[in-house]
Amino acid sequence: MCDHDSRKQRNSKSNKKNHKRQQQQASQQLNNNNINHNNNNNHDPDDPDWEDSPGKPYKVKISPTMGRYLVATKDIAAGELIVREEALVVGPCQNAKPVCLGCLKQFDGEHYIRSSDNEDCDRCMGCQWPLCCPTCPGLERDDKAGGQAVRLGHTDEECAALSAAGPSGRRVVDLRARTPLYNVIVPLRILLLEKQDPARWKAIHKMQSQDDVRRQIPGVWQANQLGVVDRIRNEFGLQQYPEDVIHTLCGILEVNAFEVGDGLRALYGVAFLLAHDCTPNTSHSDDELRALSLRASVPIPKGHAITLSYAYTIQGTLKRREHLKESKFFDCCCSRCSDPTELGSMCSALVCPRCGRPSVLPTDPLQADAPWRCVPPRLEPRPGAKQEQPCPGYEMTAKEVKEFLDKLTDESEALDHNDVVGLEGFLVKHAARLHPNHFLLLGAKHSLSQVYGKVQGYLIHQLPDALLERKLTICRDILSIFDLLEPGVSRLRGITLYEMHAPIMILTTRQFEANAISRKDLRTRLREVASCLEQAAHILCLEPESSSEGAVGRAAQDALQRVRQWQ
Ligand SMILES: C[S@@+](CC[C@H](N)C(=O)[O-])C[C@H]1O[C@@H](n2cnc3c(N)ncnc32)[C@H](O)[C@@H]1O
Repeated sequence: MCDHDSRKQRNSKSNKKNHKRQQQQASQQLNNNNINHNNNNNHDPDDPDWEDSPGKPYKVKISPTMGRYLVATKDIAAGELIVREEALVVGPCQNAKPVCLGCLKQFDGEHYIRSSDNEDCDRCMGCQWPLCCPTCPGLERDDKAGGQAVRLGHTDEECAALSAAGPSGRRVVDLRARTPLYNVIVPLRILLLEKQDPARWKAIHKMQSQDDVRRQIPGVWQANQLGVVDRIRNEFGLQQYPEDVIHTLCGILEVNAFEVGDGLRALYGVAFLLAHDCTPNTSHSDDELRALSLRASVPIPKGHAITLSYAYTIQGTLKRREHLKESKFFDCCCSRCSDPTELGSMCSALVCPRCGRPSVLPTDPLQADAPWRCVPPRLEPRPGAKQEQPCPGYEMTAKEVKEFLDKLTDESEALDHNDVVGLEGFLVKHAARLHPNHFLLLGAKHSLSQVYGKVQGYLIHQLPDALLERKLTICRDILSIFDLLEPGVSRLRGITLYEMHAPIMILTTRQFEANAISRKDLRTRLREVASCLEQAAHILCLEPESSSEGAVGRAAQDALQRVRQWQ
């Protein structure tokens, strides 16, 4: 991470005055330098809400580069729960497919389609926005979750706002197509909170909107003007909400919202403070009511920053940094981004057309326009081995690399990720130009690790030994990279460990039945299966029970019991 404060600062109460002075200085510096932050937001370090969080394993610090962020106030163990909190607001993502405004579920199943009366779905009697059914539980005014009233659904106030200038929901005509009309729902829900629930409204207004930065990006500002501000004020007739207030809410959502559920976004009062790191030390999940649980994925020593990743793990530095700059408005300088080899994973490396080694790397990964060069690793000469020839030298411009990656990314995005032949074909086609760990190949391998054994024609017990071996090799390959880039208690690791157990188990059984392995080998292999399942269950049983990952965790536990009986 760029931030050096996180390593030096201490949290003890005796240091409080000093700490407060540091915070004030840092805050002052922020305002003076105007780095990445706007002045509309509540950054007051004297705000008592930003003091210690008694009894919590974290507290808030301020750094000149990152703004506010959380640090551990004690040693936190891997898997330990750091924060569990309900959402302040939830609703559809930008350009989402239509959802029921009550329960926020998409209209996918037949359950929602009514063909008899030429009507595609039920609609709210007032605003005419689509609903899953007239008795959707999300239409009740309060959703009592954990004893605390949380409004997640469609309230009377929302209905009144959406019908102020006539029933606006009639404009949602196709339930399967993405519609920008839904972009207004979350900003509107926040606007309504000012009267409905001032405490939540206040909590949301502590978040950064980065208006000053976003105003300079015409694509961003103009899209919000047309898609959200003008709609709320002109189409829906809600002129009482000033333009700048709505723009600020758009910014708060862009900078701080978490993607939750299926096509939804939500704001959280503590978790928004987490700084980004491309190799984070936490993982998070959300349950049916969109409550968020944040756990340490690796041990976090007292005083260290608590981080999460705002970007995809299976993505190269060039694209990750571009995404962070365009959507979160900062330049990531974390240890993965600063290292051309991405912590030794080589997941951006290209094959050199001159020497054939997969060693073409950015000369400076923190400068998007720096050239890429072939830098083969130095190998110690081995006695008797043929002398390695040095690369005659190869360089690509950043523009060439970007064009090349864009072309391959389009190709990879067009792949059907359930199509074994297509995915394997993609791996073969690009093996000559990409390192085997390249993120584009890793993405295809990640899909293959799951579809081998699951899709028609490739069901697990139908797979010949060679394809079971293939699934196993792919799982081992990707796991070794996830161990570097997303270590510890991470869903990617948990699912991959679960996927690994089946091919080992079936190959072992087949070989034992054919007398091809000894009892001793059998015991060794069963120990490996048990170890995969134990780790998978340990990771995935922390996921919400209702989630698909939680279900895999339970399946891992059941399978582990069966293996132990065998053992
Ligand atoms: C969700 S907010 C995090 C809380 C924020 N720091 C605050 O004070 O409100 C995301 C913003 O924090 C800053 N940030 C987070 N992680 C960062 C990092 N690793 N390097 C630089 N800035 C970071 C960026 O300004 C980013 O847009």
